[in-house]
Amino acid sequence: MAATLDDYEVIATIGTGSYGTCKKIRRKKDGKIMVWKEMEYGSMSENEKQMLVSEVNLLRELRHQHIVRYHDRIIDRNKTIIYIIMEYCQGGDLASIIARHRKDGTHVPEDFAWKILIQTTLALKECHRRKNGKAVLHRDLKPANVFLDMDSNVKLGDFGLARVLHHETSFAQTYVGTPYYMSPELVNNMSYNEKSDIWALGCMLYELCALTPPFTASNQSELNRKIRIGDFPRLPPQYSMELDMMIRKLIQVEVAKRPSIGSVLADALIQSKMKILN
Ligand SMILES: CNC(=O)c1c(C)[nH]c(/C=C2\C(=O)Nc3ccc(Cl)cc32)c1C
Repeated sequence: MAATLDDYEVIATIGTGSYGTCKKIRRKKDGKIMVWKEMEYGSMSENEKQMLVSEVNLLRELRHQHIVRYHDRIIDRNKTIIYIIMEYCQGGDLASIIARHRKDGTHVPEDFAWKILIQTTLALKECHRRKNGKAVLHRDLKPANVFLDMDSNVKLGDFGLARVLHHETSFAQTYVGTPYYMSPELVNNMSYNEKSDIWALGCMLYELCALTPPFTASNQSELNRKIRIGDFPRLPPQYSMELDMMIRKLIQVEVAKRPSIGSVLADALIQSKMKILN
């Protein structure tokens, strides 16, 4: 039987973003703690609604230890709101962790950074694995879209939906924030590809350690110029040369020289870190 809003009780609002509102909820029948993401679709065209439905259907197909588990969806046609019900990630999002370290003047431990790198790469590998000939490219990898469970394991969320909700009709209303992680190929108006997610992964790892993105500017054209050049400061001195070098491999301007997900995971140092992690 299809779930209804009455099957859940809202505990708290835990996040609001350009894509909607995230609420912590309790499933009444068994007390299970979950979240739902509320998204208003009333202003969408029929094509965008179809895109949203197909993205949600893709989400439900993805089952992986490092991807947020999709449970169900509820559509309130009177209020034109879709509720996407997913697993609760007690550790919150990386953006909040970065903000806390920035405020405290502290840094994440190096081992934590390697763990986030490895587990996010594994999540992207699953996303990119062709499902019925259709790759699910993340398109919006950033600290606010990477969540942690109670053991600080990565749970990648919110992908695919970004493309739908950034579509031109809703772009103006919902798009917020500077695209710090935009890759050189996107800056040059070329097509988004699997290695664009690798570029964003490198930028995210850099920001996790340096507590600032690799490329910052006061306007988009200056940011684009810096991204095209691809120069950025070394990680803070407490981080190893190996981690700095790994991140530089990911933030490689030339797409052909940027590693694939497979080659990142095959890297000897990554392999050794994975053995320690598991
Ligand atoms: C400060 N952040 C939080 O407290 C927080 C916590 C404890 N959980 C979340 C968010 C999610 C959460 O717990 N599960 C999720 C599944 C999908 C998406 Cl897009 C988001 C979430 C957040 C934003």
